[in-house]
Amino acid sequence: MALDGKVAIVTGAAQGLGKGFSEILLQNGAKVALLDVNEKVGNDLKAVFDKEYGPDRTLFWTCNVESEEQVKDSFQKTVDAFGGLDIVCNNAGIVNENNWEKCVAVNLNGVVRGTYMALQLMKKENGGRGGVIVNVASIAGLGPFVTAPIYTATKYGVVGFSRAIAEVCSMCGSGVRINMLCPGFVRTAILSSLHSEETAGQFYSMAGFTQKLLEQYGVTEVSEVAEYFLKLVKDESRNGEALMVQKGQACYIKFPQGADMFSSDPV
Ligand SMILES: NC(=O)c1ccc[n+]([C@@H]2O[C@H](COP(=O)([O-])OP(=O)(O)OC[C@H]3O[C@@H](n4cnc5c(N)ncnc54)[C@H](O)[C@@H]3O)[C@@H](O)[C@H]2O)c1
Ligand SMILES: CCCCC/C=C\C=C\[C@H](O)C/C=C\C/C=C\CCCC(=O)O
Repeated sequence: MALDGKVAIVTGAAQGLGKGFSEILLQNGAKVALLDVNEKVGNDLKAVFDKEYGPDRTLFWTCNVESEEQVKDSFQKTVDAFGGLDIVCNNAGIVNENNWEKCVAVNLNGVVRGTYMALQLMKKENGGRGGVIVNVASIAGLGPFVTAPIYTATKYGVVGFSRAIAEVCSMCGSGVRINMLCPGFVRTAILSSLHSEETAGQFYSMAGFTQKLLEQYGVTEVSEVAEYFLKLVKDESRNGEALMVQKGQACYIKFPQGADMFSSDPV
């Protein structure tokens, strides 16, 4: 997929991975609507992007992905302003093992909401022009992150939901591909959740264990993950795939097709 003139939406775009994904889309010629709950940081980023890429290339909408109304409004205003929609990255996410309902509301419900809203506007059956959705999961969506069980559950949810909806979209001829990005630890503000009792909750006392995991896996830079995000957007042969990115390595995950294809012990 060539990106020149394409229209993209990125949630959680104000900083961290969302900022990196937005910037690489801009560098490749797309127009990008930046959606984030943090109005100040989002507006500041738009001002920086305006200087670098021109004032007509980005929009910023204050948008909490927990809110159906705000997501609907931001997506529709983007289509009205830019004349269509081709790429959506559902990236907004948090760690909160304490307020776990909020963690589910943002990480899983927010991704489901963003995916359904995107499909309404992008699928060919509705007069859309097709395109690609990238849902941001984590390696914690592929194997358990034991000191963040709720975070793990939300990311497994993102992977399961995305695989299923990708297949049904292909069956229906929607023209929309849906893929998952599964990074390991990445150098962003979310890593500070490790050192906060407010977000690590009952697992705060195990911060030493989490820190060891982090040292074992290593920490990837946003720019490296963004390069793989771009591959996932551009490669039209990929649908329903999970691209795992860790420090210095990346691969597409081979999932068993169904429950009976996992390796197993007879009972
Ligand atoms: N950094 C990592 O180690 C890592 C690894 C794998 C996956 N991820 C995932 O990448 C995504 C981005 O995380 P990050 O590391 O860039 O974190 P970050 O904290 O740097 O950025 C997250 C952004 O999302 C925004 N946000 C939070 N809640 C929101 C909401 N309800 N609605 C809209 N925006 C909201 C924040 O304001 C912030 O701008 C998350 O889904 C995270 O789970 C991160
Ligand atoms: C409770 C404090 C959490 C602090 C860490 C913050 C954010 C991390 C986000 C990443 O999405 C998680 C990255 C890696 C998860 C580590 C281990 C999962 C093991 C998966 C496997 O089986 O390989």
